[in-house]
Amino acid sequence: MVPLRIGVAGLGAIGRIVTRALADGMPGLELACIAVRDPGKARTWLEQQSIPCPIVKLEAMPSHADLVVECAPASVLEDICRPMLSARKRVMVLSAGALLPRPELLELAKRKGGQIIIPTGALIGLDAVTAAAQGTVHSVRMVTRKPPRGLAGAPFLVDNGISVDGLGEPLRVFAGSAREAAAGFPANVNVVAALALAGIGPDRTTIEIWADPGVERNCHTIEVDADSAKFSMSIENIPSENPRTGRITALSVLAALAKLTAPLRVGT
Ligand SMILES: NC(=O)C1=CN([C@@H]2O[C@H](COP(=O)(O)OP(=O)(O)OC[C@H]3O[C@@H](n4cnc5c(N)ncnc54)[C@H](O)[C@@H]3O)[C@@H](O)[C@H]2O)C=CC1
Ligand SMILES: O=C([O-])CC(=O)C(=O)O
Repeated sequence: MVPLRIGVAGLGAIGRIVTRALADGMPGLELACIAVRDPGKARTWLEQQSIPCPIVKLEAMPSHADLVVECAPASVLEDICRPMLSARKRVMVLSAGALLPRPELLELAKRKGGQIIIPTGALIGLDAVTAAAQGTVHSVRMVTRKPPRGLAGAPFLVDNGISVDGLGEPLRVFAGSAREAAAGFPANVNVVAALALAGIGPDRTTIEIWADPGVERNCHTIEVDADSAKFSMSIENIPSENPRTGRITALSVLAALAKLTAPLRVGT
């Protein structure tokens, strides 16, 4: 079988784990190329890790890879997706929040025959949400609690003069729709964008965001009410080297990649 060629865009907390695992070998998959902001730094890391892999520009990825894992800042999403989708290829998107204001990327995938894949990432239960969405979902509510350092610097906090420094007790910093949350917290709540796209969309999916000095983990609770089932789910994510990103996110990417070529697929 010809291996599926995988490119990695962004060599940060998620990208390095994914690159290491691909280089170690995943059945049916091959590490094909990497695109980064700082090629010198990436080259040093690849040499330290003894990983032979070409570093290419974002726009050159379609000629090297069949699928690119986007694990870069939200601001770069379009530069990664556009060339791949125009070439009828696939992109696994981690910066899911940046997809909400860019429906034209979904349109491009549809028109060209490419595909955008959003892994469950730092979340839980998107299998149940997508299944319920085949019927009627009445409501999807989410509550996120993060250590204040996992929210610091978010545009919504800066724009509204909300400080999360030295908090003595939990502070609800946001309540609103998934669409508003993704715009105000582009690097902090991609999870709610993924949830919205799995279920009832970014305007009907709601979220509260709490800066909580009493938690060490990124905690997400989801409540879904549908005509097929009512369910609630919680996950407590141990932060990675990037305090905004749970460690499980990179593992979710590996699981989603493995599913692409596996002889057995479990879950929706
Ligand atoms: N969907 C989900 O469940 C989750 C999504 N995320 C999102 O995934 C993305 C990656 O997260 P992390 O790895 O933690 O971020 P990170 O900040 O650790 O790494 C991002 C990397 O992208 C690189 N980069 C910047 N500009 C670039 C460019 N033009 N081309 C290629 N690379 C570039 C940066 O230098 C950095 O190394 C972020 O947007 C984050 O918000 C994070 C956690 C969960
Ligand atoms: O959604 C995100 O961007 C990150 C997140 O909440 C987590 O890792 O728990």
